[in-house]
Amino acid sequence: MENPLLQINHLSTSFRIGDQYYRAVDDVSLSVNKNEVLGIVGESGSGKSALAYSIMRLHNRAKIEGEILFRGKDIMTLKNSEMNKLRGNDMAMIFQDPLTALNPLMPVGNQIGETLLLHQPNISKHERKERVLELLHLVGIPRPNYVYEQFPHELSGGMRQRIVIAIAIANKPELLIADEPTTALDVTIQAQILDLIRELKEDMHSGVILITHDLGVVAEMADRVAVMYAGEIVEIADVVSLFENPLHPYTRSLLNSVPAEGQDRLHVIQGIVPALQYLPREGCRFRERIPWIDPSAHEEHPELHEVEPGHFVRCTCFKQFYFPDKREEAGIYGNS
Ligand SMILES: Nc1ncnc2c1ncn2[C@@H]1O[C@H](COP(=O)(O)OP(=O)(O)OP(=O)(O)O)[C@@H](O)[C@H]1O
Repeated sequence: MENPLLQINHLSTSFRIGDQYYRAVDDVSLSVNKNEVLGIVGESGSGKSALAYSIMRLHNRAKIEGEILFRGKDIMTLKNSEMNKLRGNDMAMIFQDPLTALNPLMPVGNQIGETLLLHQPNISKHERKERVLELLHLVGIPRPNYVYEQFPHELSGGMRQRIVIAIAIANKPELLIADEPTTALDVTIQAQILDLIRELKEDMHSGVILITHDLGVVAEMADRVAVMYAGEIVEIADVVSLFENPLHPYTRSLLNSVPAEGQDRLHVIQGIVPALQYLPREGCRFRERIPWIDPSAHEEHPELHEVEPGHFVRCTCFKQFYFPDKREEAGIYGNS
């Protein structure tokens, strides 16, 4: 079989808090193929962005361990200058917050032009401007000639996000990482941006990692989905299996948080992902959020188990998991 575009093996990313390092990404392995969208979902604090920044090697002070093979080559061993050549060219990222991703002092047209220049130093000034205008048009910016000269603060949030996307796709990256690309946008613009990402995948056969809170977006866009909790992948499967047969209690709870038509009450597991320094590191990390499940249901060292081809779930607790009924729930959470 052909090598995947991206293969991550046992990746861990640790941040220093006080005098200790804590793993925000803990022994993650996954792959992304060409022409594939891998969705990554999970609550705030589950390690999605830390994973994305690690793949791009954009963490300055974090400790990163493991292998990141891009087209078969371990980019962890590349010099910074080699990594700079890859970034923005073969692999690019759409950041969550367009304001921090853009230079406030430079007209947006020049910022897109700079990305082109960096990786295609031989194109003429005229060609470059033409290509920038084409990109502005492609990301749905009206009056590209006018916007070309504008500064980021003169544009709306949606327009800025489109500029960030134009920069990311300027050099037709083989791997695109989109970290919550549409969270701040209204529904119509969101749909247009997702269409753009889909076109990029279809036209250029790029591999895409799409990080999002929005399960609707995942259902629509992703080919496969990885669910992250407390730095670990707890379930990974193709999108149909994940939505039709979610197994891990966390995945089931996430899916329940999306109201379905005609449903009057949703079972959602309460609580949040604990802060990094308080994450449980032994046994099943989710066990504290499902205290009604017998402790013997959990594995001592939870592994990812392949339950059907390509569908992996961590820990054995999913086998005994159920959502408590109202009476039992009142006993667990109180009558609030
Ligand atoms: N630079 C840092 N220094 C210390 N801790 C960090 C740093 N960056 C992230 N963390 C911590 O690592 C954990 C994972 O954070 P991360 O931003 O990856 O989560 P996330 O799933 O992307 O959340 P969100 O959806 O809110 O972006 C969190 O506990 C976060 O506080």
